[in-house]
Parts: sequence; C-alpha cells; structure tokens
Amino acid sequence: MTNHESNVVGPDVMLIALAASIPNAAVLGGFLKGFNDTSKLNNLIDSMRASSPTRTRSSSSSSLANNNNNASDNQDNINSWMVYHPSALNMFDQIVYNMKGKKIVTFLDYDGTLSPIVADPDKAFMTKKMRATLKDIARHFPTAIVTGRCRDKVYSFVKLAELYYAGSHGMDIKGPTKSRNPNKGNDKAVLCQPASKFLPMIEEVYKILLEKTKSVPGAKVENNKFCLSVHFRCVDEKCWAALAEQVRLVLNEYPKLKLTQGRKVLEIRPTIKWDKGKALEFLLESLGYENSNDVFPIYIGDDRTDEDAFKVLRNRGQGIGILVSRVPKDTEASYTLKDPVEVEQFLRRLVEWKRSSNQ
Ligand SMILES: O=P(O)(O)OC[C@H]1O[C@H](O[C@H]2O[C@H](CO)[C@@H](O)[C@H](O)[C@H]2O)[C@H](O)[C@@H](O)[C@@H]1O
Repeated sequence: MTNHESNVVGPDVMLIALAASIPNAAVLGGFLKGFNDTSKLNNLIDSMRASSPTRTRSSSSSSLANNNNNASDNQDNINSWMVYHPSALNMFDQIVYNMKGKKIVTFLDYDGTLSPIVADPDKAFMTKKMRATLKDIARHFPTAIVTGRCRDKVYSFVKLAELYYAGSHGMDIKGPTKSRNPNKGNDKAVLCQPASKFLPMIEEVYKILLEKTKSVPGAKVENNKFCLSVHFRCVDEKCWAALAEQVRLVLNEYPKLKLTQGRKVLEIRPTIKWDKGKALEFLLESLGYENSNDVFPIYIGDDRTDEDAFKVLRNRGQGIGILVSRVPKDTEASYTLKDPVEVEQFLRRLVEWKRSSNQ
C-alpha cells in the first residue's frame, strides 16, 4: 500500500496514529482497543510522522555516534531515492526535449510549493519573485493553482486574474477572469463545484469544531469553503491526542464527511469521489485536451493530496509530476524539487526556454 492509499482514513484510525505518539501506556491502550491490524497501524503512525518533516529520524537518539550513523543512513536513503526521483532542475534539458511540440499546461499547488511552510496559515505569502515568475508562466501556458485552501483565500495571496484556481482540494474551480492573451479575449469561463450540497454541513461542522477545539492551545480551524483544516503545527505533541479526540467526536455525527491528512493538518472533506486528480482531469478537458496526445501537463506539489494528481498523470502517460520535498517520500511523481526557491527557478527556466525556442 502506498502512502497515498493510506491517506484517506476514518477518524478512529487517525486517532490511533495520534495516540501512538504519546508516551502514556494507559491512554494509548484505551485508544488501541479494538484495533488489531498492526501493519495498518504502523502505516498510519509513519504517515503521521511524515507530516512532521522537521523531525529527523535521529532526533530520539541520545548518542552522538548513533546520530552520525543515522545521518549517514539518511543521506544514503536520500541518494538512492534521488536516483528514482531526480531533480527537475538537473533534468531540465531532458524534460524540455520530451515536451517539444506539445502544449504545456502547468498545475501548481500553493502551500509548500509556491510559498514556504510557515506557522501561521494566514501569513503564507509568496515572494515577489515567485509572483513575477508565475505571471510570466501564465503568459505562455494555461496555468492553474490547485490547492486545499479556499479559492478566495488563495486568490488573495496570488492575485493573478489570468490563472485558473481550483480551491478546496479541487472542489471549487474557476477559470481566469482576465485573458492570458489580451488579443484573444477571455479564456473560457469555467466553474465547477461538485460538493456544493455539502456547504451547509461544512459551515455547521466549522462552527462546532471552532468551539470544541478552543480548549487545545495552538489548534486552529480554517474554513476552506468545501472542506476544513484543523491545524496542529502549533499544538504541543502531548495535546495531539486530545485534539484528535475532539475531531473524532464531531465527525462521528457526520458520516458523510471524511478525514485526510496534510502537513501537520487534519483535513475534513465530503466523501465524494473528487480530489486534485479529478480537478486536473476536469481542467484538461475544459482546455480541450481530454483526448489529446499533444498536451504536456506539469503538476508541481508537495503534499499527499497532490499524489492524486501525480497518479492521474502517470496513468495517462502524459506530462510529469514534480514532488517538492527534501526528504524521501513514497510518491507517484517522477521528479523532485527541494523547496519553493527551486520551484521558482524551474518555472523561470521554463519561461526562458519558451521565449528562446519559439515553441
Ligand atoms: O493544497 P495546499 O495548497 O498545499 O494546501 C494544503 C493546506 O495548506 C495550508 O496549510 C499548510 O500550510 C500552512 C502555511 O504554511 C502551515 O501552517 C500548515 O501547517 C500546513 O498544513 C492551509 O492552511 C490548509 O488549509 C491547506 O489545506
């Protein structure tokens, strides 16, 4: 099972992963009651830890020698992982060779891809440089931001009307409000909201979660319109289980909602079959590339939710997925970039290649 497959979890199982991170046997025993699939449990614990990339494997070791060994093991892991997922910057010439003559479409995740991960989700700004590069990218290629965020919120960060925006993990898609090419008039007006009937339920759960998580210091509930985020980045690890318990109790009353996990965030969303991969397919179709062999989609993202889109590209045998990560992760992406700085460099090279190659 890939990390992606273990991504969508029921609240109870999630709680077990959280509970396993606290060193209290009695509490842990209580949480584990009734759970007997050890490998599933281990997957979930791994998945929980993987959402905390600042922690290295050596952090619990007290001996310096162990730390050194672990550091060199980690480096070996990174090196062998990079053989299968090489840097998109190092492989740039090969990538452009493969996309020659094709219509490029770029799909970009926001947090951790265009903006660095920061403690306060309301302050996840892009650099001016990134914005200028994005503007140039959109001038040359149809470009979409595909994010777990509320569409309006991400627009308030990006502020480029010539892009497509797929907010709420792709459940809220809107086309550009300004043409990418002033001589050609407006791009096709696109709107897709497959989870609209869940809006009142999401609102209701948002209010309840706000109230219920008040008692957990550092917890933050974010309303992303068709889905919700419960952030635990600023919550003391000892309180993760308590927070998860609150979320679980609330979600028990809403079987039509499911829980997924991002980077130090629990995400609550409708149980519809829609994700960033579906959003990518919808956008390609809207752009007229449903059955085209001529299209070359590039999807760049850092999160598990981006795996749905990487998988779609892999299955279509088209374009490339680029994972933004410094550490080895189970991924369907073909290439990697380390951080948003490298993402900007890659996008800039794409713009320069396009300008110089008359493609
Ligand atoms: O699909 P994305 O664009 O990657 O959005 C996923 C979530 O991103 C945001 O949370 C993450 O970034 C925050 C700011 O850097 C960080 O504080 C948090 O720990 C991360 O999980 C956003 O706030 C969430 O609503 C999105 O679901």
